[in-house]
Amino acid sequence: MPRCRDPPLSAALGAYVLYYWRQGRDLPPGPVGLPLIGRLPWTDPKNLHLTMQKVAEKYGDITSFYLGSRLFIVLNSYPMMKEMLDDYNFAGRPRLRLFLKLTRDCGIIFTEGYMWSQHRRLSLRTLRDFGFARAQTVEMVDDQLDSIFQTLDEAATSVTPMEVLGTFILASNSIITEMTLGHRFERNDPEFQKVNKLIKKLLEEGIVQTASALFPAVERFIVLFPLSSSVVHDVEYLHSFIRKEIQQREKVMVDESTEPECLCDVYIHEKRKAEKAGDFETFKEFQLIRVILEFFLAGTDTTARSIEWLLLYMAFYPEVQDRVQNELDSVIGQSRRPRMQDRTELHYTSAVIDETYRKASLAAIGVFHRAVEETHFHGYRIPSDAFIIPNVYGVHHRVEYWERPNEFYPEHFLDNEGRYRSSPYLIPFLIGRRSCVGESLARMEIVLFFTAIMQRYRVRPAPESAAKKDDILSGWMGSLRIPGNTV
Ligand code: HEM
Repeated sequence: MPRCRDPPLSAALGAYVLYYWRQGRDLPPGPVGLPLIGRLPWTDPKNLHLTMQKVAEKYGDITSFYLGSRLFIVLNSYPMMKEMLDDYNFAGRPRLRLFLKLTRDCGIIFTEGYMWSQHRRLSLRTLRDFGFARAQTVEMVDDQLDSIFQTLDEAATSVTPMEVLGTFILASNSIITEMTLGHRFERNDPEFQKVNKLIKKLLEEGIVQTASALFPAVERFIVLFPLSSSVVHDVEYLHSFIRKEIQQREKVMVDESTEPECLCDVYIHEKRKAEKAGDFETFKEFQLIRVILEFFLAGTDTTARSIEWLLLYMAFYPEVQDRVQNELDSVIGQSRRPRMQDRTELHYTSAVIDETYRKASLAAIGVFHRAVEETHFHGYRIPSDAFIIPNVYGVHHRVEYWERPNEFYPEHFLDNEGRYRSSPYLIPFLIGRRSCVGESLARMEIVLFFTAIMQRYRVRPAPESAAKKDDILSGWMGSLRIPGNTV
């Protein structure tokens, strides 16, 4: 019998195989990784959604693998996703130290249980009450369109191509500010600009968050890094900005007979009612600070990037843009701006918007969930500390659900008579217990901004971008899936 020449190495290898065999027992199928770093060497960090798609193609509707030393369970089919995300046991969020330090377990996005459900319900109700049903909202959108048009008019006459994403970010941010804090800031207000800059920075610089997510064993040290303290510092600045605003609203809300004008006012009412009943926790000030900040974080870049994707697809598919503009001309004309009610007649335009949600798949791998308790699902073990990932991009590109998954094909959303038809497999805002709170608001902004822009402008790629169509539309993944370059 041949003798092993390197006993310590083979012992380590044996221990590793045994460890992974024990860890991996009963888990959903998936590829094996290396100790400590898992599948990292086989993962493209800028295209995590593509890595997940490849794994799905090989291993099926529910898969699992390690990234870093964190176990990921990935849901790749619509029925699996629907079943799991409708279940409260899978409506948890990863309990990361850094997030707990920043959020103090308040707000909506990173919380669980009673506090989460209370604040989710109240903010859904408030967004509905202050949402698209009100005349003030139409006015708000119109004002932002005036500012957008000003920037686009400049871009149209400029000899050099201009970056216009910033104007959509400012527009969606202004709408969130008014809905949450009850007033507008001038676009050039230095404090408002600083807030916007910090929000952008927090969304773009995810390195600390990624490190905490992938390496639980070193999480406690990561919070001590200087980069972590800069994240903490920025977030604290945003908290204190919002705190000052809340204090102003406290003065406006004299007593319970004062009519609320924004989310902040509704919370002040609820807080006073709860305190009268002896509850000083549920609606405490920091809860409101976090809910407002999360609306800024979740509701600004997402909406602006969606409009950016729409304009990019129009620039690269001029024949689709023609059809959208012809439809807008015949249904609305040029005498007034589009309204939400027009949508029932804008069949082709609605199909283009949905096809762009699908192809762009902005939240390509959703927002991570966790199982609150270890459980079994379709015969597989789902440990409570695993990250659960709804593979939105995967569902949006499955051959079983779409006639031409890899093409930009608005006909996916049209019936034989050319009338708009929705698809259950389109899930940009996700589904289930934690689906997006701002979905109605975002949909409204996107329809109104996009149609008003199409009614007035022709969009073309800058000459140097025209040849890079594939690279630009392939995009890459940060916290959102964004275009590879700009037009
Ligand atoms: C195109 C725009 C948007 C997209 C694509 C989008 C997408 C998403 C997705 C995929 C989730 C995760 C759902 C899950 O974990 O299962 C989410 C959650 C969330 N979104 Fe949005 N979103 C958008 C706009 C907005 C806006 C405008 C707001 C606020 C006004 C908002 C507030 C939130 C909040 C608070 C959550 C957390 C819900 C929870 O944890 O219960 N989003 N969004």
